[in-house]
Amino acid sequence: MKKAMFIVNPSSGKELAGDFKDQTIETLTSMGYEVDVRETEGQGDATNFARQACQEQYDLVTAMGGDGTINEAVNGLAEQEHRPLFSFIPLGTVNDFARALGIPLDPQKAIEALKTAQPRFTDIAKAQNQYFMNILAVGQVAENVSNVSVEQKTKLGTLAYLIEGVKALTSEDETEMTVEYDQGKWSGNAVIVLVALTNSVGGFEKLAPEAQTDDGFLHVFIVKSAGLPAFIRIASAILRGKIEEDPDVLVIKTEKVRIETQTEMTCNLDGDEGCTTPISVEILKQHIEVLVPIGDNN
Ligand SMILES: Nc1ncnc2c1ncn2[C@@H]1O[C@H](COP(=O)(O)OP(=O)(O)OP(=O)(O)O)[C@@H](O)[C@H]1O
Repeated sequence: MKKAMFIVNPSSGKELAGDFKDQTIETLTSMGYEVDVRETEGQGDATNFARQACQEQYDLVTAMGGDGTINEAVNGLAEQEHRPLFSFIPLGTVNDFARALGIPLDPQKAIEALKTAQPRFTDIAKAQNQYFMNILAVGQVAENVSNVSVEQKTKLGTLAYLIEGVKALTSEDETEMTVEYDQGKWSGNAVIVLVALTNSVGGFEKLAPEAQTDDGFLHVFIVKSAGLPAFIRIASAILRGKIEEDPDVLVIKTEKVRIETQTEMTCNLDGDEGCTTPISVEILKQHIEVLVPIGDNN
């Protein structure tokens, strides 16, 4: 019988995990898996469970939680030789990875969709010794977003990130940075540098419309200017899916990137606090095989 490890974060997404646990177990069982349930108790548990599933030759790892839990599980899979098929039920505030892969944001529908889902290889990226699937951000905005409290996130959802983002982008808080990529090097003052793998960043699906989860590239955005007028213009370009047309935004497609800042900064990695600068990032092409609903063309 095929073996599935089902990793659940009981605290994710307004503590909804309990409601969907049994439904997921039933679904995985109906798909022919013997299901082993692991509940996380704190940071690092999802990584350890996923790593154990690789070492014990499981066939599938299913994670249920927010982007933080999904990221932790992927970190457990990333370095192992045997990487089981991966699937997840999004229960977070933002759920960027689910948006990018066309996985329903409604947990019940996401569980239902598992029955007919198909495996698809997707890229992940490595920054220092941490892995991510979605976004790495460096700059004052990124540090502020890392500091959004759990209460704010639960109460305001995506809006909490947006408020912090707007506050930082309009504060004219620039950082002196150097960004080295495959074809060149950029130095100057930037508000934020984003390294995206998917088209969905912070819940906005139009930031990197071109990015595909399996295209083998990092999509780097250097936002050079700050202040309210620039912010309004850039925000409107993002909403039109045309950020690359803004004169203050540099868009780069690369397989590797190195970001240095004049003073040490902590990056934001898939929504949570990550490593500190200088940071080297590389793409790992089609590294994880994820179950995604059929009919999705991302
Ligand atoms: N049993 C638990 N109780 C409290 N916190 C937990 C538990 N298990 C894991 N965690 C913590 O939950 C964090 C991950 O939460 P996650 O991001 O998945 O949910 P979320 O915050 O609701 O979603 P989002 O990041 O999309 O807002 C991890 O940092 C981990 O330390």
